[in-house]
Amino acid sequence: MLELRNVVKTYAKNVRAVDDVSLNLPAGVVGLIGHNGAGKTSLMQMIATLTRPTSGQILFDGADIVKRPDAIRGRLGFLPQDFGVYPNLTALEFLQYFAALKGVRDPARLRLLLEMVNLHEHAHRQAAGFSGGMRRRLGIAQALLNDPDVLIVDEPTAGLDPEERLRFRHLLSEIGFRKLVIVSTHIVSDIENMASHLAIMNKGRLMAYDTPDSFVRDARSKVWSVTVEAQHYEALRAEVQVLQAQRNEHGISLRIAHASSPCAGAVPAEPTLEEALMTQRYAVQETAA
Ligand SMILES: Nc1ncnc2c1ncn2[C@@H]1O[C@H](COP(=O)(O)OP(=O)(O)OP(=O)(O)O)[C@@H](O)[C@H]1O
Repeated sequence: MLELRNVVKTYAKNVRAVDDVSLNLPAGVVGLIGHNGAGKTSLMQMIATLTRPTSGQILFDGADIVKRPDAIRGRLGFLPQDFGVYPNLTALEFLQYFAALKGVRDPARLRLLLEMVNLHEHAHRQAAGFSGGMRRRLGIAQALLNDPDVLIVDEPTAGLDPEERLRFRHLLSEIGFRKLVIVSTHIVSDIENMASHLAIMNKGRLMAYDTPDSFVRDARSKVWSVTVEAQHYEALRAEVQVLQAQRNEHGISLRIAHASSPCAGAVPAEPTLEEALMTQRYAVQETAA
């Protein structure tokens, strides 16, 4: 569906924000994961045809969208990180405004979208009184107006409370049953239960691309659990990558990333996805150093 070939984005002063990224994305939810500054937003903006790659190709259903942005624009929905709603407009007026801009003329579609994002009961309320989650959901409704085949969402849950996060994830997950949804985040739990694939970025480079299950499988036998006495903790921490440390009545309970047993008493543990990615990043940093 969407193919990136050797995509590079260089800004002034030779900042290489995206460095030779090649990816083939089928339908489903793809999590784009990386620290701040990894290049996620730069990559998404190029896919959304808001900026152009310095070099490389981006193909959508075979069409080169760098040369022909219109090949994707009508089939794209984009919710940027800093999307703002107009506070004086009601939810419905807001959608009507964007529908006019996008040439969507079906009033029934607006009602359907408000229902889909669970805002239909607030259709006639001004967005000024909306919570962060409600505004994000209105943003998604806007992005879905043209029934896009590709939905791009940058940092979807920034500023949302836990319940809103859950609801928002569920919504994106459902959309991903039929479409390509690209979600950028540095919070693994945002995409943990919905991503069909994960693309890991670091310093502009694509470090890995695989299914969540594969990441977890690869990390098996690299994550250990052990409880140590408090006085041994500092020395151990200097030698190994501690993923998690929690004091309990027996000492300090640790989860450790290590290629082999890190200390006496350590037993292999089933990695969580977050731990699996931490072991991956750790390995990446080790070889890069
Ligand atoms: N318009 C710009 N001009 C110059 N440098 C930029 C510009 N936009 C981004 N950068 C730089 O490019 C690199 C990648 O930034 P980008 O915003 O794409 O990363 P990100 O992974 O989305 O991070 P964040 O989560 O903080 O938005 C960073 O070093 C950033 O400072």
